[in-house]
Amino acid sequence: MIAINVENLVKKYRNGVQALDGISLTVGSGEIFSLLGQNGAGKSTLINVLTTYLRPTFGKVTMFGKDVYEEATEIRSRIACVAQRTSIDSHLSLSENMMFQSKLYKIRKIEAKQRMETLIACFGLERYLKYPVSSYSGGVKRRLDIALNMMSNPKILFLDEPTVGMDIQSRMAMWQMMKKIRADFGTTIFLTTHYLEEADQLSDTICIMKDGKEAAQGTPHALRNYLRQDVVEISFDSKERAKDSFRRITNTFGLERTNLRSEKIIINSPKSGEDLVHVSRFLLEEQITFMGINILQPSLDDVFIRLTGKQMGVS
Ligand SMILES: Nc1ncnc2c1ncn2[C@@H]1O[C@H](COP(=O)(O)OP(=O)(O)OP(=O)(O)O)[C@@H](O)[C@H]1O
Repeated sequence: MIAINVENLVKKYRNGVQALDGISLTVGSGEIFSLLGQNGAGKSTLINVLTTYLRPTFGKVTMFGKDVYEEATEIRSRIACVAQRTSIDSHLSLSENMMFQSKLYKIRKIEAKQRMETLIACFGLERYLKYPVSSYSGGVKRRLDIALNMMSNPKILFLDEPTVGMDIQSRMAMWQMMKKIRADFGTTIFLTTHYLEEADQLSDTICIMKDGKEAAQGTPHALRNYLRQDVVEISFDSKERAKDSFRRITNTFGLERTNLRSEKIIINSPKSGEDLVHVSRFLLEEQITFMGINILQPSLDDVFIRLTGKQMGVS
């Protein structure tokens, strides 16, 4: 099942900056999805648009099949977002914060207590229960904030750079927590990160974002292979024609290496020269009308190097 579907999303701020430039992506239900990109790639903007804080200039977002902006209230009740600045009240203890949160979500007291106990036990937070949240380190505070946001039992949890600035131990504790959330609650996790290693360790799917759009999306394994491959790109005159041709092309060339992106079909190809000939012949024989066919050499190596380089905040 698809949890989030983003189609051709554009966000232009009033100052003229186009932070999102037609990004499309798909997040499967129950997976950990990492959005990886350097400073200014548009990650926070995308999270703000997905969580309905910002309205897009153009494009469509559905969550569990529902239009996010038409059914914003319903969607808001099914998601939670832990932004870079913690939302937890530092003067209160974790249990006070959790009970307060449950009131906001109108959860009955008895259920709230049960939920709190489950979360505390699941994440091993017993020792952080009593004292004001301000008495703990930044890394612990962030984990408490996530536990707090799990009180409403969200179907999708958005985390904006959950481990930024943390030492390796805190980061590993956070990774552990995210894996537990997925395993024990089946929550879909959508996170943004600067750290390639983090995305690699945690994610079922990674989307590498560059200049407001996706540069590549796939499993960590597929992305590593993708780096060594060319791409055969077939352009069509409409999305509909691309969609129709996609079915016929995947029957012949396999689903694993074929992607549909708007009015284009992308075939990842270890032997792009040969594939170009095969695909062209197939299109002509099947009388499929297309606008053009090219071999592209994606500069993902460059993207990865930049992602792990100094500008990115080295892990
Ligand atoms: N409220 C705003 N008004 C105008 N421009 C903005 C606003 N917020 C972000 N931008 C611009 O949009 C672009 C994308 O910013 P965004 O914060 O989404 O990127 P990011 O990938 O999250 O970066 P970082 O990793 O530094 O947080 C940048 O050029 C930024 O300056």
